[in-house]
Parts: sequence; C-alpha cells; structure tokens
Amino acid sequence: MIPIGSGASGTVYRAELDGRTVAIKERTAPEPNGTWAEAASLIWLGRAAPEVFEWDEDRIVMQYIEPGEPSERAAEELGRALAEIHAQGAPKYGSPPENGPRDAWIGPVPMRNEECDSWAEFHSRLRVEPYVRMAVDRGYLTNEEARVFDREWDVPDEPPSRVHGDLWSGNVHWGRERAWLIDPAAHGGHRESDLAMLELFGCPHLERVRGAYLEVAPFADGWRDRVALHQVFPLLVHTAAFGRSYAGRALAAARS
Ligand SMILES: Nc1ncnc2c1ncn2[C@@H]1O[C@H](COP(=O)(O)OP(=O)(O)OP(=O)(O)O)[C@@H](O)[C@H]1O
Repeated sequence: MIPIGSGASGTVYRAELDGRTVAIKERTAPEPNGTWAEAASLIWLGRAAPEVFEWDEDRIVMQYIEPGEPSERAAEELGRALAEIHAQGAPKYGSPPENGPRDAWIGPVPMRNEECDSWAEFHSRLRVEPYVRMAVDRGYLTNEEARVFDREWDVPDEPPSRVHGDLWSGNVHWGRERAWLIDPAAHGGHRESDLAMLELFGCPHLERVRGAYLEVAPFADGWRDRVALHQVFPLLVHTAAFGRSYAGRALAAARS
C-alpha cells in the first residue's frame, strides 16, 4: 500500500486489490459512523464520486482516480455534474444520505442530519447553533459574539437538493479527464451552499465551474448577496474546530 494523501481523519493509500488499482481510505480518528457516513455519501453522489467497492468501520475501498491537472473543460463539466447531483434532490432539508447515519462528521467535529421543514430551520438548528455552542464552550467566541448568529436565515424557497456538504476546493480531486468529488458530508441541503463553499478558499477555474452550473440550473435572483450567508456554516465549523483565527470571518459572514 502506498500512501497518497492524509488528512485529519486518516490516510489514503493506493493499492492493488483483486487485480485492480484501488484507493483505500483508512480512518484513524475515533469518529463513530465516520466511514459509514462517508461511504453512504459517496454512493449517494453517484458517478461524480469514486465508486465505493466495500467499506467497514475502519476503511473505505474505492475507485482509484489517477491525479491530473485542473482544466477549463473539466471545470465546466464539474459545474454541470454538480447541477445534475443537486437536481437528484433529497426527501427533506437535513435528510442524511440514503442508507447513511444521522450522526456524521464535518472535518473533525460531529455533524447531525435530521429532517426539517425549511432550510431556515435546518440551517439554524443543525448547522449554526451546535457550532456556536461548541465555539463558545472552547473559548473561541464570546457570549456577546454568539448572539450575532441568532438571526433569521432567509433564502428563496426551493426544494431540498442533494448536496456534497463539504465542498471546499480540497475535496475536488482533479483527475486526468475530469474532476471528481471526494470526502463528502452529503445531506439534503441548499444547492447554493455547495457553490458558496467552493468559493470560500478558492478553486481552480471557479468562474468556469459556476458559469457552467448556472447555465443549466440558474439560482434565484440575488444569489451573490447570499454567498456570505452560506459561508457561515463552514466558517463556524472552522472556528469551533481550529480556533479563534476564523471567528472574525464567521462573524462578518453572519452580519452580511
Ligand atoms: N479515490 C481516490 N483516488 C485517488 N486519490 C484519492 C482518492 N481519494 C482521496 N485521494 C487523495 O487523498 C487525499 C486525501 O483524501 P480525503 O480528502 O478524502 O482525506 P481526508 O483525510 O478526509 O482529508 P482532509 O482532512 O483534508 O479532508 C486527496 O486530496 C487525494 O489526493
């Protein structure tokens, strides 16, 4: 087994298994349901993600994707693929991936999926409040700062989408021919959130990805003004997980 990547939760290896080259993601972090949630998410995302061959509580064996360079063509294809995944939908806002657990992970912190009737309820109860509490408990936000996150979260009404859920640029794996989605935390969510997160830390050819996406699946008017609002969740997760250095950006996004 040859190590090809490592992150907070474990190590990814390239290996030969039953005559084919596979990627094996071994989870070393003590995260109950971690591989279950990730395997179910990968399967739910379909052909945009590597195929899952098998998984147990310690590891996922999946299709190995030979790395390549980002290209404009692959970026546009990624935009269209994202639109296609989103359109597959989800039963409700907050639904876990099909056959997946309610209790999952986002980076090194827990993330719960529970069905809600609106995005506003889902966002506030499951994607904002738990991380504000965690950040306050850990001393990364003051009580006064925490109150900034106690607000209405309004977005134009639309049915829940099937979202990747942790779509920072590191979770776009550029292969030889196309881009692949890896390391998802999928659930029923708002499709603008995936694109807003991709924008958060920059992504190669972002304009191409977004342009191709919007051509086939336009957002409701005013989406640019909602980017910051959708970035509150990942910024809060960063604050809760990694510390106060992210608090300023999280607060600014929440005030937007
Ligand atoms: N199916 C795959 N085929 C080829 N390489 C892969 C595959 N899956 C993951 N990798 C490589 O391993 C790296 C880490 O993968 P992944 O993001 O899933 O791990 P992680 O531990 O969750 O990392 P992080 O903490 O950064 O989220 C990727 O950036 C990629 O280079």
